[in-house]
Amino acid sequence: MAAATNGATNGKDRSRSPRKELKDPSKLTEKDLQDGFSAQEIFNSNTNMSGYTYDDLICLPGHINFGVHDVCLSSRFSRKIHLKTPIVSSPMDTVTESNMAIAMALEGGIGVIHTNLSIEAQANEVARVKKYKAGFILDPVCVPPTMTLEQLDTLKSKLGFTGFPVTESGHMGAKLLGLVTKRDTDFIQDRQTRLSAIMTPVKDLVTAEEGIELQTANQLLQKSKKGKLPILTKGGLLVALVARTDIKKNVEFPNATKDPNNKQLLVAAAIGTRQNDQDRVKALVAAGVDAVIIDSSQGDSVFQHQMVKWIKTTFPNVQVVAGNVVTKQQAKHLIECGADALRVGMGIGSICTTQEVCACGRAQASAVYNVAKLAALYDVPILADGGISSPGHIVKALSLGAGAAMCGSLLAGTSETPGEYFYSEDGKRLKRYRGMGSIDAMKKGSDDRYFGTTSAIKVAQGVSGTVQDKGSIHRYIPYLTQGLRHGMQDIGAQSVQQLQSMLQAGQLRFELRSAAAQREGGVHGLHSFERKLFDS
Ligand SMILES: NC(=O)C1=CN([C@@H]2O[C@H](COP(=O)(O)OP(=O)(O)OC[C@H]3O[C@@H](n4cnc5c(N)ncnc54)[C@H](O)[C@@H]3O)[C@@H](O)[C@H]2O)C=CC1
Ligand SMILES: O=c1[nH]c(=O)c2[nH+]cn([C@@H]3O[C@H](COP(=O)(O)O)[C@@H](O)[C@H]3O)c2[nH]1
Ligand SMILES: [K+]
Repeated sequence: MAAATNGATNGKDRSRSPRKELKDPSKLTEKDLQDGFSAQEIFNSNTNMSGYTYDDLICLPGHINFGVHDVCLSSRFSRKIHLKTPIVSSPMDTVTESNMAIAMALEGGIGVIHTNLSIEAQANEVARVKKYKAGFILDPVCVPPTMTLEQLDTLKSKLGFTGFPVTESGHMGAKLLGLVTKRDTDFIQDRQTRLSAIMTPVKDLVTAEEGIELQTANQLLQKSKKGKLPILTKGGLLVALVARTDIKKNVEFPNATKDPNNKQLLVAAAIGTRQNDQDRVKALVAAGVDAVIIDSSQGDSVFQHQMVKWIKTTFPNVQVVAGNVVTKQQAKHLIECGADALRVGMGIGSICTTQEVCACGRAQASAVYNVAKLAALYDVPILADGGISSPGHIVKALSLGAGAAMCGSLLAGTSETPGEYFYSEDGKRLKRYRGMGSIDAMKKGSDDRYFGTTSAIKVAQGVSGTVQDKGSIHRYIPYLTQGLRHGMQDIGAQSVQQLQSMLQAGQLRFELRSAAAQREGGVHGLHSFERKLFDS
């Protein structure tokens, strides 16, 4: 009754506060139109006591005035190393050895050779990347003249290719005696015949001398109609092979991460902080390594401080990536020791159990934003390491200030990673992927970094698992970078540099996502679906 009286007396609803007058839309300012929050507001709010992950956040779209192909992904890995693709493969023994590092560098990223290898073997992996020349097979499988056809048959079925150089010792780098191909071997009945009896001898082969350009080598192959062109030193030692079947594959890699002076691919390698790691650094530098990454879950230790200073004094031209860190304090200490980049992430990787076992770490979006902000004051780039499972996570890492994203699980399962494929019971093609702090990895090589050989208990900080086949890096990285370009276009940033200027100016806008918002952002409400990542 009272309400009716109210309404009847003056015709106004007094239960509501008077409405604000709507602004004239032509008078709306930039600020009126700003939705969401800046990264500063989200991560440095006084009331917020939580750390955020990539999935807690969403980037709000901006204005697009350029095409997706106009997005420039160039960024920095370290003070002096620039990448055209801001993706780095993790130093893990199921992710990066030379094949992976070569493929990553060709695609414009960089690979970090893991340190679960002897010093000699790790330096050798680095040397393989530095010696790589597109189109030249630098370590062809060779056979000795004493091998029987039966033995060759076994080798052929294992490796899947059919032509082999025959060298005096059966190894690469020795005197070339001839070639055996399908044509030499197919119709011989007696499989005990030795290769020396049936090979095409070197005098009947077309060969070329060391130093030949790929284009000339390809022309020679085409003219001679031969399948293989051995490249020899003046003394007749085999140094490389060019295969006819590869001619079609010798595509250009316009984004390749190369030394502009000698055109060699760039490569990084991981080390620890033990005394013998100084010998490791010396061997890696002798092999031509461009950057050394100090591999530790907690980088702010006296051991690492000493190591950074020692490397920067002894080898000032080698880039040093220190870490891992997740706080500004840790970052400041390492930058002041001379670090050229920082690796950010603790316990957030797909295979990591550090946060559970050691109670230490930080949610990754908070770690990346805060460390990147501090490091930017010193002009030091950071690598957002771990926890990346989609191109969208890379967009977020860069949006929070990272120079590049370091990925383990995302790249595991590609054909360039170490290890063989195998099939699960339900027919899925898989490869192994494991943490470097898992019992398996520690058993393989990193025992001494933990407790020395005298320790009775090894505490695992990682697990060992499997991932599905993802095909070749040469198809997978273009998928990731195209996803990245679409994300940056949606945000309205045409380059990584612009994205990060927008971040610093508070123009990049974010919102936190509730649990329901995260569900809504994923696939939902379907009976079943199939996720196909790309079509090409
Ligand atoms: N990013 C992450 O969240 C994590 C990564 N990992 C990975 O696992 C592997 C091993 O990492 P960490 O266990 O942190 O290796 P680490 O070598 O830094 O540490 C192992 C143990 O050795 C000690 N230590 C190192 N140098 C020493 C020296 N000179 N003298 C005496 N003690 C010394 C350390 O204090 C620590 O107790 C790395 O590949 C790392 O990337 C492991 C856990 C977490
Ligand atoms: O807690 C950990 N225990 C481990 O055993 C381990 N192994 C690797 N890493 C770190 O995880 C990163 C790769 O993570 P993603 O698979 O998520 O890309 C890597 O780049 C590392 O930083 C470990 N962390
Ligand atoms: K984890």
